[in-house]
Amino acid sequence: MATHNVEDGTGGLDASIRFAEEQARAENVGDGFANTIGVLSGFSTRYTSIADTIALGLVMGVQFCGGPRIPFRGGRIDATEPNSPGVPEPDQTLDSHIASFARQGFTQEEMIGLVACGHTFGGVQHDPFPNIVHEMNDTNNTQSVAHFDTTELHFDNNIATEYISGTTQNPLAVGFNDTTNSDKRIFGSDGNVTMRSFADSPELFSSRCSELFARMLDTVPKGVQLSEVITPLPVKPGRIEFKLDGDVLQFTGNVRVFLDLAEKSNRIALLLWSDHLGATHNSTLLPSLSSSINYPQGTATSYRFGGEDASGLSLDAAAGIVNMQFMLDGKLQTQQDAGAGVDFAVQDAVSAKTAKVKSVYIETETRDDSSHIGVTETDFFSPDPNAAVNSAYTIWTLNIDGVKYTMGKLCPS
Ligand code: HEM
Repeated sequence: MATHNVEDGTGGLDASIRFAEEQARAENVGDGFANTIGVLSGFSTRYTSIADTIALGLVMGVQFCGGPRIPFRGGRIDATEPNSPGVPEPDQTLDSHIASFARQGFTQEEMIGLVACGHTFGGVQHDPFPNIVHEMNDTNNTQSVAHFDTTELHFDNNIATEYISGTTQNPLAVGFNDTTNSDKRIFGSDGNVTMRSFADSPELFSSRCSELFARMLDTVPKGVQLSEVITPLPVKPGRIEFKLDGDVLQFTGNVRVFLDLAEKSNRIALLLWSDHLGATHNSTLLPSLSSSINYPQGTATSYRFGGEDASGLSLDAAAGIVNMQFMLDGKLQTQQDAGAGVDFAVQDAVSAKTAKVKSVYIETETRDDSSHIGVTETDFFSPDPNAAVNSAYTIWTLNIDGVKYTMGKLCPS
């Protein structure tokens, strides 16, 4: 956000910080950005930008640390080159900080809020800021980090209560070097009105931070169209795979159920599916093949399809599968509102329409030096005419760089 200019619409949250040239600037000193990009960029895909991943990282991080829900929109586009400099530094004057936030589209009161919300976490490290934090020689704090408040891993209004009560140890408020006490200058710039309101009300602090964080994440370059607010699907299938074993189609995958319900150990989960011949089937999803993760919003339980022996569900290969739905404790769970009856389409063929497969292609994702994803396609024509023919599937095998890939296409009945 710090690189944004409301006048000309340049800069903003576009992952330009991933470029070494930007990280090398004095305003971005330290290893924090490289560490963050290193962790988050791996979650980006060809469909989701690194910038969206950074935004989602903040949304998840704040919530996991006990903070508020932050509305998330998608659609950020990764910059192809570094942005203009503009990250505020602690030795700058109050006037230059006010001007910097105004350039990014934020008022003075919003600046106070943003700095307080950000500095409820973490602190200042000695290595990049030796003129702010002394070496601590503490085996419990090997990086010599002076924290902004006493609960540096937790989202709470202690950044404000400790500042107002005069007990704060914030290195940017009561640091030994007054030139770099930027939090002191910023927090006090409205006579402490904003900070006092935060200290008086954890609820106000939380709701204000949610709004300000959302605006920070949505500060994007001109022309980028963000989506409506995105919320997690309550039910989401994944890792769907088919393997042909003689006349049997092994169907593996899982479904992640994310509900604001208290976890029930004896929940009955059912997978329902329809085949190409119009018949419907069901199979109980075994509790022994499920695992749960607790999120701030509730529990996400993932069920794997198939048997205890890691095999998949055995389907009749000639009938295949067209779509599936899931039922929990007798209630249909679908893509949108529970019970709305929208099922999940399943493609069980390499090529759905033509009887003869002329070519297949394999897509490979590659990342460039700045972690950006590109996609290359390799075409494979004319399947081997001597390949074994199954009654339900046409099968052929490819060898690419020594790795064997087996392809299959459902024959029309
Ligand atoms: C005038 C504005 C600001 C100044 C001068 C400033 C300065 C700093 C400095 C010097 C550090 C220490 C970095 C390090 O040791 O590597 C820091 C850390 C941090 N800042 Fe700010 N900051 C400002 C605004 C913000 C804003 C708006 C946010 C977010 C909304 C934010 C979030 C953070 C966080 C989370 C850390 C902790 C990083 C960690 O512990 O790894 N800051 N800030």
